[in-house]
Amino acid sequence: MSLQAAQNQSSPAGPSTDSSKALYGGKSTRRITVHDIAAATERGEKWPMLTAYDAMTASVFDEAGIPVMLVGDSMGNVHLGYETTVPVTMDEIAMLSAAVVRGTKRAMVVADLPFGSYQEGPVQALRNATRLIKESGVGAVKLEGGERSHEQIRLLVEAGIPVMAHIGLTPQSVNAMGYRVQGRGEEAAQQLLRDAKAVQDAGAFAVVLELVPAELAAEVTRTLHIPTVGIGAGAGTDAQVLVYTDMVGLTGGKVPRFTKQYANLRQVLGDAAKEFADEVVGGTFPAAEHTFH
Ligand SMILES: Nc1nc(=O)c2c([nH]1)NC[C@@H]1CN(c3ccc(C(=O)N[C@@H](CCC(=O)O)C(=O)O)cc3)CN21
Ligand SMILES: CC(C)C(=O)C(=O)O
Ligand SMILES: [Mg+2]
Repeated sequence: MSLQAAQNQSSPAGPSTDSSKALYGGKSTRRITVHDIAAATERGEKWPMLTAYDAMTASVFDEAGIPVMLVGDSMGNVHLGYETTVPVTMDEIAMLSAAVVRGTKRAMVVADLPFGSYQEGPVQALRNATRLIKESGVGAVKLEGGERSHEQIRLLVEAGIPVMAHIGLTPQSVNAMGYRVQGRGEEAAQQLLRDAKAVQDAGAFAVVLELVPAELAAEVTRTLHIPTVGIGAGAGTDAQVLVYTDMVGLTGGKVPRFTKQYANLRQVLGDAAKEFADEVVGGTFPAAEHTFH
């Protein structure tokens, strides 16, 4: 968010209180667009984004008022059982993106372009992004990389496809960069700022900042006019995103330190499965009310 927008936010009138216009919890029943996102950010509203990978979960988040849903390639880790996001394919993203679109009425659905679907160049990026727009019905795509991806972003935007960029830790490059905090030190910080400006200049409507120091994320947010979406980037970004299975305590094993767990669905699901199993073994399920004669 620009300084101008920050000044709007702290102007005597204060931020907009018209909840029908608000991005989160707004009353509009039409689908949210990139224009709504830009307008909300200009009004100084912070907004939430969650990942979703199926129609049922997406409908829960849609009814909860989550305005933007990301069909993340983190589906590789959490839903498909891969070690990293690297093996995720276009077919997997396309299928689950279509499900999330079917499960939502109001949210803007953004699909990750998976590793290998845009690195060959802008033409490959356009072919694969077009497939997700036409076949899955998403409203935007996301791809990783700053300066290195600016040509891809530019061609997609010229073709009328809204693009969310993703810089800082870019998990598709795990084999080269690991999962370390990015942008530490003066040189790395300058590179992150160049990456942020490059994706804005290329026409991205928003940019994810993953695992960067909070002070740097806040500086990027002040510098850009497009919204920044933080994950492990502190409280100074315009929006926040989390992998939903981390947020609800469903992910097995280790989760990143930047995650906050708002529920323990792993416990709830496990307890339900055990109770069902105990009742089957004990002969108390099914009971009379579950039985036909
Ligand atoms: N379940 C899940 N949650 C995520 O947030 C997520 C995925 N999967 N898969 C794709 C990427 C990979 N992500 C990761 C993975 C590991 C760390 C991690 O281990 N971070 C260390 C900090 C390392 C440092 O200090 O430099 C940590 O302790 O959190 C962070 C982000 C974020 N994304
Ligand atoms: C964590 C977010 C930004 C993401 O790219 C994903 O879920 O794949
Ligand atoms: Mg991703």
